[in-house]
Amino acid sequence: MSAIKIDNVWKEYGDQIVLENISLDIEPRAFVALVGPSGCGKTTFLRMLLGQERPTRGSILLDGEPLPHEPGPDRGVVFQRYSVFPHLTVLGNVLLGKEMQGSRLTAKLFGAARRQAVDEARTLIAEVGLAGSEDKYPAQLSGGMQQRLALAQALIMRPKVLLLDEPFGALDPGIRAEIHVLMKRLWHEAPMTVVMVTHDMREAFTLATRVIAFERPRDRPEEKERYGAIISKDITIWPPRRAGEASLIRPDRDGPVASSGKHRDDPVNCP
Ligand SMILES: Nc1ncnc2c1ncn2[C@@H]1O[C@H](COP(=O)(O)OP(=O)(O)OP(=O)(O)O)[C@@H](O)[C@H]1O
Repeated sequence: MSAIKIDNVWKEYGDQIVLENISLDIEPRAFVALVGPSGCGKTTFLRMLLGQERPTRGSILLDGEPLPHEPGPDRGVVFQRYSVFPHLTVLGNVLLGKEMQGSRLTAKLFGAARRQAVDEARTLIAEVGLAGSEDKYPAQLSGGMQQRLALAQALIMRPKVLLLDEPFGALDPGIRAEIHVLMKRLWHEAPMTVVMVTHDMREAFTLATRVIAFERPRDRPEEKERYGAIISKDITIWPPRRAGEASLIRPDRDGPVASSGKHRDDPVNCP
């Protein structure tokens, strides 16, 4: 399960109302894309789901339980940049979550626990198309490879919810199309709900099961601080996409996809 229930949530910073009375039920395994004009509160909303921010009023439930007030392993996150640690190798970055979970003090695993975590990390690294790059540092990877690494780093903790804040926004269109195929595959395979902020409508409609638009209906300068953004559109994609299932109507479009094992941003293509 990974259902999210957002109930009458308001977010204010001082006198500024950012989000106004947002209510939303997100079903388990949904892939929700959040779109809307710059500054309307998309990232703020995502940070509340992550536990980095608390609603001023209202509640957020994950599987019926109040969301913890701090980030936890049940919620993974990938940002547009800086999700991975530059001083750790690819393997080190993917292992980090497990190591922190094993020992918050030393962030180290030993013996069988370490071997198992390394095996799991290597499998995930291969799944995101980075096999062979385990010992490289992020600076030695292309932008697309770094985002693949960020996905692996988030997924090793098997999050119930994966939060994506414009994760592919800085990538070239060709690389972005390839990482979309990967993202779809990961969503089909891992039992998680995805919430993604994007400015790219094509990306929203390519990946999501549901597209939610935030908008501030009253946006005159004198009203700006007194009214927040609301949900102005809530669109379920048709034909429907369901995690783990091929679309009956457009099997070519959706459905679980096998990895080609080869990616445009593989190291061999990097100058
Ligand atoms: N920690 C904070 N303190 C005060 N104001 C904040 C804080 N975080 C966000 N805001 C304000 O909340 C509003 C919404 O910001 P947010 O980053 O959520 O918008 P966004 O829709 O994600 O924008 P963009 O699409 O440009 O990334 C902005 O006016 C911003 O200045």
